[in-house]
Amino acid sequence: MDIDLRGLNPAPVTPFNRDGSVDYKAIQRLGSWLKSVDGVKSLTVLGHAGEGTFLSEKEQMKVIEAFVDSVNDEIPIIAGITREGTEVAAEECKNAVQAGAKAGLMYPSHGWLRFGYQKGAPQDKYRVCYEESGLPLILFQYPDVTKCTYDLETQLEIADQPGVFAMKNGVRNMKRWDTEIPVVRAERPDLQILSCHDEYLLHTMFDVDGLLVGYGNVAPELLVELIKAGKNKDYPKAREIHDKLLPVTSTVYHRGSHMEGTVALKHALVARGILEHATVRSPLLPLAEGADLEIKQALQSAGII
Ligand SMILES: N[C@@H](CC=O)C(=O)O
Repeated sequence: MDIDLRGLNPAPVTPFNRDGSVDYKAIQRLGSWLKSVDGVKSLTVLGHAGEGTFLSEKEQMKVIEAFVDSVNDEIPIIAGITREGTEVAAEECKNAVQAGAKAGLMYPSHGWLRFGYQKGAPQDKYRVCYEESGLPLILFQYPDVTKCTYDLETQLEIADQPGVFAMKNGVRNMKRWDTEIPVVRAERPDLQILSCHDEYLLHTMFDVDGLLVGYGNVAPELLVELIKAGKNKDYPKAREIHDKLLPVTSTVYHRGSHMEGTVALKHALVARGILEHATVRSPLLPLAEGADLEIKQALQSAGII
């Protein structure tokens, strides 16, 4: 498997027209701009930032196709795979392949968030989806506070399966991060490890191959620098970039809920001149009045615009 995600992997938003339909022209602008940033290795569409579960199946496929076109199929488009049941998720993987995706980011089944999972069930879901579709898959590690976070044994077993080549880790428990990442590295040396701790990336930057983040929509240039600093084990440089980005991180990700981050990303893309407006789909709601200005000022203070 030769998909190289060792760098920045933004998870683009899905732009909408004011009437709520998908804005394919804006996808072209967003995808081609992100691809033009040196260090961007792939785009993960239909994730949380991409409001993927708010789209119909037909729209999901068209969005994948549109992002593939936007990058001239020159970097991989990765599709969020969010369906709950294994067979329907395998169908979703096949759709993604048909639409041109080169890999899938497989979400845990929604019910596991509340009830947990039976031992072996995540492994089975990854196995069947890959066997039936041939779509290479990324292990998605959810936060420790959820019941669908994967224990170390489950991570290692999923990572050992054919087709699984990378992990997007958002465990948000630094004790687990510091103790589990070295074991995963040692036991699965080929697995590409990506952080997605958008709201406090700094701690994780010295252990990863790259980032798979919604944040990549709005500050790709500085995040590429942050990845480089982390790989060089250059803490002062990484800290400097972190501090520069902090106003942006705060106005986008230190909000009442991580979901609001998606709306904030769209405002930031308006401020960067990529989107014309920040229309989202329900159940996302507009941010409070003035948020757009705060986000614009944060981007200015970071020297991004
Ligand atoms: N960065 C978030 C949202 C992305 O999917 C995460 O940690 O999962």
